[in-house]
Amino acid sequence: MARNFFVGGNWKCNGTAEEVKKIVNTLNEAQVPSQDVVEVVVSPPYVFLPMVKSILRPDFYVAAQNCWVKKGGAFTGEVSAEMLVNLDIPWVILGHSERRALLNETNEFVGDKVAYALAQGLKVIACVGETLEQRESGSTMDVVAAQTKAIADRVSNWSDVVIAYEPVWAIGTGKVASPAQAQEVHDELRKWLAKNVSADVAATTRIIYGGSVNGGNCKELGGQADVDGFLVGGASLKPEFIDIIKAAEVKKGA
Ligand SMILES: O=C[C@H](O)COP(=O)(O)O
Repeated sequence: MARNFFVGGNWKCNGTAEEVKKIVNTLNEAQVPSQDVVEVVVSPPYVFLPMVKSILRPDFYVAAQNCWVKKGGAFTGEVSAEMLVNLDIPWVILGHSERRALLNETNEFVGDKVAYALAQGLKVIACVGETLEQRESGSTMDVVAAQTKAIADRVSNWSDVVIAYEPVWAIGTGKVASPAQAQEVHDELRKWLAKNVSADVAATTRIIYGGSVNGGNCKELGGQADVDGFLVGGASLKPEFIDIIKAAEVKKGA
C-alpha cells in the first residue's frame, strides 16, 4: 500500500509574529505537488498556532510541538490535547529528542502522551532516535526499538501516527545521516513494527527522517525506499523548505 509522502516543519522556539507571517506568506505562494503526493504540516510555537492556522493555505496543516500527558487542570504552563482539539489543531509532535533530553521525558511518559493525544482525536508525529554515544556503542536499534515499544504498548490504532526517526547527533548539527544510514534504521524500524505490531501497520505507517535535512540533501534521502518524508527543523524556517516539500516527487512512479 502506498504511503503518502509527509513533510513536517518544526519551527521549534523561533520567530516573532512578523517573521512567522513572512514564513506563512512564502508557503502560501509556493507551487508544490498536490496533497495526494505530499502532506505538509508546519509546527509553530503554541502562541502562534491560531494565527498560523487562520492565514495558512488550506492544503497545509498545523501541528503543536507538544501537549500534556492527560486531561488538563492544575498543570501550570501546560497545554492539553483537548485544547488543541478545541482549536481544530489536527497534529501534535510528541517525544522530540529536545524534550526527552532537556525536560527528562522518558519513553513511558512519551508513550502515555501519544496514547492520550490519539484518544482525544489528534494525529501524532512521534519522534525516536539515538544519541551519538548510543550509535557508536552499537545500540541504535535497541534504543529506537525501546522508544517505539513504549508507544506500541499503549497504542492499538496506528492510522494517525507518523514516526519521525531523528538521530540526535544529526539534529541542528549540519551532520546529516547518510541516505544509507537513514534507510537502514527505517528498514529495521519497519521490520520491528511487522514483528511486534502487525504486517499491515508496518506497511502503512509512515516513517520520516529528521536531522539537518535541507534543500540539497532531501532528494537523495527521500529517494530511499523506507524514507516516507521528513521532519525539518532549521530549514523549515527558510524558503528552501519549499524544495524539501518538492522532494516528494522522487517517489512518483516508485
Ligand atoms: O524536528 C526537527 C529536527 O529536530 C531536525 O532539526 P534540524 O533540521 O534543524 O536538524
